[in-house]
Amino acid sequence: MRLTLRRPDDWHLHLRDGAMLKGVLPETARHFARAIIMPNLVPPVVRGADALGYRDRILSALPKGMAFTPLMTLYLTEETDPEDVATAHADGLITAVKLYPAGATTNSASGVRDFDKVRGVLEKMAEIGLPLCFHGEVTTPEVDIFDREAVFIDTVLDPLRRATPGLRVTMEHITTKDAVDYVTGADGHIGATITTHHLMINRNHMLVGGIRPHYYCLPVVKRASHQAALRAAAISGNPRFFLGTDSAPHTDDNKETSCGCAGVFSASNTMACLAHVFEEEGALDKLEGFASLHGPAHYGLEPNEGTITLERSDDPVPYPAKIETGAGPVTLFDPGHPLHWRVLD
Ligand SMILES: NC(=O)N[C@@H](CC(=O)O)C(=O)O
Repeated sequence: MRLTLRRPDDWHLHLRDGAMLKGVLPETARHFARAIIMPNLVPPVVRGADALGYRDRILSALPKGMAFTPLMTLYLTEETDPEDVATAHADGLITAVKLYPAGATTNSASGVRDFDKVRGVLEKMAEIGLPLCFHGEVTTPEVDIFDREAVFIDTVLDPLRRATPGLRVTMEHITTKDAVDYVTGADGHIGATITTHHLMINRNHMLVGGIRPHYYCLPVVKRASHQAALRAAAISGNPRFFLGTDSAPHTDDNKETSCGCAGVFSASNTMACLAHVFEEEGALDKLEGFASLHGPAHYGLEPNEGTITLERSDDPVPYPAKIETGAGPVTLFDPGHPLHWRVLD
């Protein structure tokens, strides 16, 4: 069986920098035409000039003969200058601004603590139509890690959207039924990305029979009923839901340790995994919307002209357990069962 789709995009991607960037970029560029590039480097991509430099480094790391467009973002801090953001947007340099609550995830120490301090930037973004992407978890120590997304929606997201009418928002890597319900029912311009791994695993996969560090990511995978809600949203055809892999490479020594990093690397086999999920759900006809059409519509861009073709074989398709990068080996997301799909070259 073969399935041809418009070439997909990845609306949430971590490429890192240096040797890691060189190692992981081809894995994404092989299948995806564009990706929203997360700015959580050390130091973060804060100003327009930083985004320009990072974009150049990404384009120089791209192997000859591969086409790929990085869609850059700025990392919102309490010191971000609304005019710098507006200029970067007017120059066509950035596609969105990313909000990390301080301390929420990998390299988020420079994120936002006091949301009043970023009010000016958010108002400017609403005025110029520049979308805000955000990591939707509170960092309050008293709030259980499994509840942090739902609490964020009630205590931060909803008030923030009411205070800034017209702000276009993308709730990144949603993990709960609460988020699915909020995004489905909200007024105004709102979208949500869903990762490949959150469609395929729940917290039992991570914790039963031993702890699997390569399934640890943030927001952390939740119980099976939330996974089911994410699957239902992904196959619903609702254009507010689209693919953001949140492929987030860390070297194995940083994952397999007593305090391992959060992040799942899934760039290489994401399309095969998604075909598996959508086939399992009897919804292969909805895959193109999720992976290739809804994202561009949300960001006001045209879908890609090109296509990719996925092929299903009776025999399992082998995928490598890890990829080697100049920074060290990076384990590839293991869905826990054979995959029968491959992307044809
Ligand atoms: N998803 C993750 O678990 N990690 C991401 C950061 C993020 O998107 O939260 C990373 O940069 O490693």
